[in-house]
Amino acid sequence: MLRSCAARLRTLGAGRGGARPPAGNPGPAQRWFSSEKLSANDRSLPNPSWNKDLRLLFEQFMKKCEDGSWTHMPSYSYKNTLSTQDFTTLIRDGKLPNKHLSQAQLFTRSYEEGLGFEYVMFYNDAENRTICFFQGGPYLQGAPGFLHGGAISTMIDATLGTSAMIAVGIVMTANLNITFKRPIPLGSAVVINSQVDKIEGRKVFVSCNVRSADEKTVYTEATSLFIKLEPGKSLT
Ligand SMILES: CCCCCCCCCCCCCC(=O)SCCNC(=O)CCNC(=O)[C@H](O)C(C)(C)COP(=O)(O)OP(=O)(O)OC[C@H]1O[C@@H](n2cnc3c(N)ncnc32)[C@H](O)[C@@H]1OP(=O)(O)O
Repeated sequence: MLRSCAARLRTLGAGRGGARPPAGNPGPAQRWFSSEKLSANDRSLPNPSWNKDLRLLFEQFMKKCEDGSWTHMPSYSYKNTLSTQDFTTLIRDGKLPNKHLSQAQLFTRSYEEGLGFEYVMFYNDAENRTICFFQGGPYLQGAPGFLHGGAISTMIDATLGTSAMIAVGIVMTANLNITFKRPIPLGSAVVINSQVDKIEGRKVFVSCNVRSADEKTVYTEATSLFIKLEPGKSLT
């Protein structure tokens, strides 16, 4: 099952509305979200820290992958992987913060198993939607017993960023507007349901809500603007 989802993932184009990259020349989204040789390090697969709800949601959506309507997105810490090099080579215009890169890891994958961000994302091409199932561990506490707002914002940014990146390619967050409606209990599984609302030139408008696993409680709502980066244009 994992293999069939991974195979479908490799067919995912780098940009909606743009030409899909030719075979043998994968676009950035393909390179970031698919990597057979790294599959042993895929952090989006269940581990012993996942609670029952997170496991159930994962299993439900892996089943949905079987008919091709949804795609499971592998996730790595990308320590020293091609994706970091791609980003810096294409975008940073030679001005690289090299001295830190050797230790760099994706923030959301930098905690030990179960302590921080445990999550998995799935993508629906027809509906232009990315869904993230997220369980925040004990190191993400804000108010006692609840998730820190910064941790929630981080996962929202990651989910919305993934939606935007699948839609147009390499993006960065320009703004992120969040309404915290209810606190999220530490260790509970939540559903971040995101969609691309509009694309105007390089601007990608995305939105999401965060709900409990049973969908009854709306914890958070957010809208965001991502900007597609221009290759060769320095960010600094
Ligand atoms: C890398 C590997 C990734 C692996 C994948 C894993 C995770 C994936 C997910 C990870 C997720 C994590 C993601 C992160 O953590 S990203 C980290 C947080 N974000 C940043 O650090 C971004 C900092 N900002 C910038 O670098 C630039 O401002 C950007 C690149 C965003 C735009 O600078 P650029 O020079 O390119 O564009 P421009 O200035 O010509 O503007 C272009 C147009 O956009 C409009 N505009 C601009 N800003 C705003 C604004 N704030 N509100 C409203 N509008 C705005 C602007 O008016 C103009 O419109 P128009 O005049 O054309 O109509």
